[in-house]
This record gives sequence, structure tokens and C-alpha cells, in this order.
Amino acid sequence: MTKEDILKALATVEEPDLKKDLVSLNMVQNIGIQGKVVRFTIVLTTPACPLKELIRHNCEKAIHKLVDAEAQVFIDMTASVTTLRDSTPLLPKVRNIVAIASGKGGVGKSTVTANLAMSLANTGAKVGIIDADIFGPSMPTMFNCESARPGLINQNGKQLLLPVEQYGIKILSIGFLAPPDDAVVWRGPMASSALRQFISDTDWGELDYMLIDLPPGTSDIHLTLVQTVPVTGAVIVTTPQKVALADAQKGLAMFRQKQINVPILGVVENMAYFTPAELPENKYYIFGKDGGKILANRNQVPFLGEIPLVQSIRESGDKGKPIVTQQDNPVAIAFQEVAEKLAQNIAIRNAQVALV
Ligand SMILES: Nc1ncnc2c1ncn2[C@@H]1O[C@H](COP(=O)(O)OP(=O)(O)OP(=O)(O)O)[C@@H](O)[C@H]1O
Repeated sequence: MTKEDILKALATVEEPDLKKDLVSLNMVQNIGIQGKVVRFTIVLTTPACPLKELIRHNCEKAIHKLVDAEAQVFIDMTASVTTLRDSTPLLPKVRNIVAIASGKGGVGKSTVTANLAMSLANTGAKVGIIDADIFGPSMPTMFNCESARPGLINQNGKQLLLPVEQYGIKILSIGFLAPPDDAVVWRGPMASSALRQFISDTDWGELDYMLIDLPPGTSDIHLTLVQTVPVTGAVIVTTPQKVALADAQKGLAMFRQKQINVPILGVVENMAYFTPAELPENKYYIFGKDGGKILANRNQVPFLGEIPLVQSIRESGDKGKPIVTQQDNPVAIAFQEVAEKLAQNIAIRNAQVALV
């Protein structure tokens, strides 16, 4: 068994999303062989890759079939999150910037942002959140850090903000700059300039994913964001309710306008159905059924998944500990699946654009 044999076998294994083989994608590294034992590393495009186990299985199968049926194969799965943002002057160490938007308020955009951030971080990704929701900045509450304030450092004669860090997530919120009751009086230009400061005068360090919790609807903030920094894409959060869907459609259309032109990474359907804690098998479609899925299909964008309406989601949000911290909770699994799908779609998009 030689290194060349192993590479030849792995060159027959396709990365299912990117539709190219692992060797030409440069995903196989550190091959070591001792007798019948072969070890190597597969470098995935995201630690949240939902196809991890499938890829592992296909590698083992190829080596057993093409090299040695008795080989003992040990694969170390790591990830290097892909980016299209190399050498950009703003946030050069932030690989992917994802705007989380909704048409209507109260559909759970902030809840989804907080839980997606934690789910991505659970896979080993480095994650940050900018809470740009001037009408109701809720990250300080959802992460139980209301009294925290961003730090300040001096870097090459320039004062930079240092994000608050909670549960391994770096966070900046409009809510840290003004007492909660005052936040509503923030006017567009003030909020836009705070957002600019969060982006250009902050030491975020290295991040795989930066999530930006936008205000609901369409506003100056949305424009500031896309004009200040190249956003990788936007996620639209909606409930299946007709009025929410109509607004979500408007939000989606805004990102697609010529002067904004931000790709839609997918739709998340929140409060998809109510399920009581004591009867988890029962699903009540109180806001209607499949609205988010239909919206995604109609606009030919990915559907990232559905999150049920569950009392514990609201309670954990109010307590300042996103529900995904309760690991075997079924809702945590639903969020994890949405996060994996989002990371997968980002990796696919990065690969497609890189090829153009
Ligand atoms: N799936 C869910 N199950 C139960 N409660 C939820 C769910 N999603 C959100 N909530 C609750 O609904 C309320 C509104 O959610 P959230 O603040 O996340 O919405 P939002 O869209 O960010 O609102 P806005 O943009 O108006 O600030 C919160 O109390 C939250 O805990």
C-alpha cells in the first residue's frame, strides 16, 4: 500500500455537493501508512458539514475496494471554512458574513440568529454576531450579557472595539451602546454609524461566520450594511402565516434588487407548528402549513428547515441561554440541521463563485 495507491482510490470519491473528487479539491492531506494501517486527514469546507459521515464512509469503501480489503483506515475530519472575502480591507479575517432578515417583526429572527450561531459554534466554527436590530436589540438578553460593555484596544494608534464574548460567541449589539428603553429612539443615521463602527472599527479576530441580526422589514440599515461590507448572503426567517410570508417576499425581493444584489442563502420557517412538551408527537399547524417551503420554492432558493413553536424556546431566550445549549433537546437538533444546511449552502456558493 503506497501513498499513490491511496490518492488514486480517493480520487474516485466525490464531494457530493461540489461534484468534484476529494483529491482535485485538495481535501486529502497528511497521508501516513504503516503496514495495513492508513491514516489521513480530510479537510472539509465547513465543520458543520452534514455529509461528513457519508464522505468518511465513501473513503473507507474506496480504499477497501481499490487498494486493500483488509486496510485499517483512520480518517481525521477537520475543516477550513471557505471564503470569497480574501484580501478585502474590511474584516479581512471574517470568512463569511450572513445577514439574517425577516419581513415582519416578531417572527423569531433574533431567536434563529442566536441558535444558529450557537449551533455553528458547537461544530467547532468561530462565530460572531452583530445585533443591528435598532427597534429591539435582543442579543444582550438572549445571551445573558445585558450589563456587559464592549472593550476598547489601541491598535496602531487607532481605537478599536472589542466584542463581548459569551458562550464562545463574539457579540456586538446596538443594545450595549444605549439602555434598552432608549434604543427605540435611535434614528437611522445614528444606527447606521454605529453599525459602520461595528464593522470597520472593531477587532473581531478570525471568524468563520459572522451573523448579522437585521431590523425587520427594509430600512437604511439594510442599505448601510450592503454598501459597507460585501455580505456573503442573506437568510430570510418567516412564519408560515400569510401576512408574514407576504412581508418575507418583500424582504427577499429587496436583497435581489440590482443596487443591493445579495444572494439568498435560504429560508427558515420558524413557528412552523406548535408542539406541546407533554405530547411531542402532536403537531398543530396554527399559522398554516409549509408557507416557508412554498416561499423558498417559488423564489428558487434553498429551504433550510423548520423550527417548531415550543414554549422552551421562548423560555430559554428570556433566560439568556439559547435552547441549543440543551444538547439532546429535539429543538436543538432542528436548529443544528438548519445550521448545517446553511453552512453547506455557503460552501456550495463559495465553490461555485470561485469557479467562475
Ligand atoms: N420557535 C419558537 N417557539 C417559541 N417561541 C419563539 C419561537 N421563536 C421565537 N419565539 C419567541 O417569540 C418572540 C419574538 O422572537 P424574536 O425576538 O426572536 O423575533 P424577531 O423576529 O427577532 O423580532 P423583532 O425583529 O421584532 O425584534 C420572543 O419572545 C421569542 O422567545
